[in-house]
Order: sequence, then C-alpha cells, then structure tokens
Amino acid sequence: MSAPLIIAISGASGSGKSLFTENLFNAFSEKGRPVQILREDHYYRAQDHLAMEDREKTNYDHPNAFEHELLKSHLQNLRDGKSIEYPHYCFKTHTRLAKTETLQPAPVIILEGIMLLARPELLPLYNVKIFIDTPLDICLMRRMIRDVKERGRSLESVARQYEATVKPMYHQFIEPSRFTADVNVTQGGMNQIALDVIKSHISQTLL
Ligand SMILES: Nc1ncnc2c1ncn2[C@@H]1O[C@H](COP(=O)(O)OP(=O)(O)O)[C@@H](O)[C@H]1O
Ligand SMILES: Nc1ccn([C@@H]2O[C@H](COP(=O)(O)O)[C@@H](O)[C@H]2O)c(=O)n1
Repeated sequence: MSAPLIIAISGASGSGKSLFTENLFNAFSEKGRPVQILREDHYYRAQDHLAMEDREKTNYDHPNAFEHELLKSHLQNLRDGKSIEYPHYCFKTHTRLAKTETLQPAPVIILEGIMLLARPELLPLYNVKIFIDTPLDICLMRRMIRDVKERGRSLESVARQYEATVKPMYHQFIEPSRFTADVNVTQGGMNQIALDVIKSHISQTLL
C-alpha cells in the first residue's frame, strides 16, 4: 500500500472539528474508501496517579497536556503500514481508559484536535491542514451544551474553565496556528462548499 494521505483538522474547542471530520469521513466511506479517524483528545496524558481534585486543576488547553510523542509515533507507524494501539480517553474521569483499540493503516487518515497545528514537529506529517474558523462566542455556546450533556460538567465549571484556560490558551496557541493551515473553513462542520472542495482535492490526490 502506498503512503496514506494524512489530513489534520484543527480549530477551537466547539468550532465543529468533529462534525466536519464525520462529514468528510461519510463522504469517503460512501465511495468505499477505507478511512481511519484519529482524535487528538485520545492522546491526553493518563492521570491515574492524581486524585480527582488534582485532575480537575490540569490545564487541558496547553500543548503539554497531550502525549504528542505517542501520536507522532502512531502516525509514523500507520504511514509505514503498521497497526497501532489507539488509546481511549474519558472526559468524566480526566484520564485514559485501560483498553486500547487496534487500528489498521488506511489510504486516508483524518486527524482532528485543538493543538494539531500548534506543534511544529507534527506539521511535516500532514498532507492537508485545515482550520475550522468559528467565532469564539459560538464555540462557547456549543461547548456549554455539549459538556453538560456529554462530559459530566456543570455550567459553572464550564464557565470557570473557559475563563481560566480555554480562552487564554486559544489566543496563545490555537489562534496563531491557523496561519499554518492550507485551508481556513468558516461556518463550521456543515460548510458544504468547503467539504466539496476538500473532497475533490483528496479524490484527485488518491487517483
Ligand atoms: N455548523 C453547526 N451548526 C450547529 N451545530 C453545530 C455546528 N457545528 C457543530 N455543531 C454542534 O456543536 C457541538 C460541538 O461541535 P463539535 O464538532 O463536537 O466541535 P469540536 O469537535 O470542534 O469541539 C456539537 O454538538 C455539534 O453537533
Ligand atoms: N479532561 C479533559 C480534557 C480536555 N478537556 C477540554 O477538551 C477540549 C478539547 O476537546 P474538544 O473536543 O472540545 O476539541 C479542550 O478545550 C479542553 O479544555 C476537558 O475539559 N477535560
């Protein structure tokens, strides 16, 4: 198998990265192209050694919160045609789950996460870099709803975390990383024209 096409999708928390990724994934799966999705969230560091109250104090919006060395070696393995043991993460307990999942290499790999374009050492591994450019107030609104419904948070804790780390780290690391992207996508995960343009680029590259 020739080297896979690696597409990195980044942007603020709540910008629509996951939705965009799923829409792109569906477009390729329909055509029978095996696509593998990797989420940077799964590479948050394990924190089993910390008490819950200490885990709650971690800055999850700093690049060092992720084990990017592991992500990098997984990308290299997939590129070399080798399978990986993909970690799983729990947002409620703030740590990795014990189980991993064996993932096989595929012709298209879609990666999504907040810090993917902020780590210079990862950039050469990507063939296409996309930034989902959504106004922060919209991201916050979506995050509030999602984190309360799906990640076991209270409204107060979402607001506190947003002020303390999410917003300042966005300005320090994520926002400047948009300039490394090949494509900046406005209007989030449902921007059909952006999806079509990217799909057509990928289809041509895979011919
Ligand atoms: N364009 C959109 N319009 C309406 N809701 C959206 C849109 N994009 C994303 N959402 C919703 O907002 C929430 C956060 O989006 P998600 O894709 O998970 O963001 P991210 O992965 O960037 O954190 C999800 O519930 C998602 O369904
Ligand atoms: N234990 C954790 C780990 C991460 N977060 C927040 O998740 C955000 C990134 O994930 P998205 O799916 O929203 O892109 C990031 O902004 C972290 O603050 C968390 O709250 N708890």
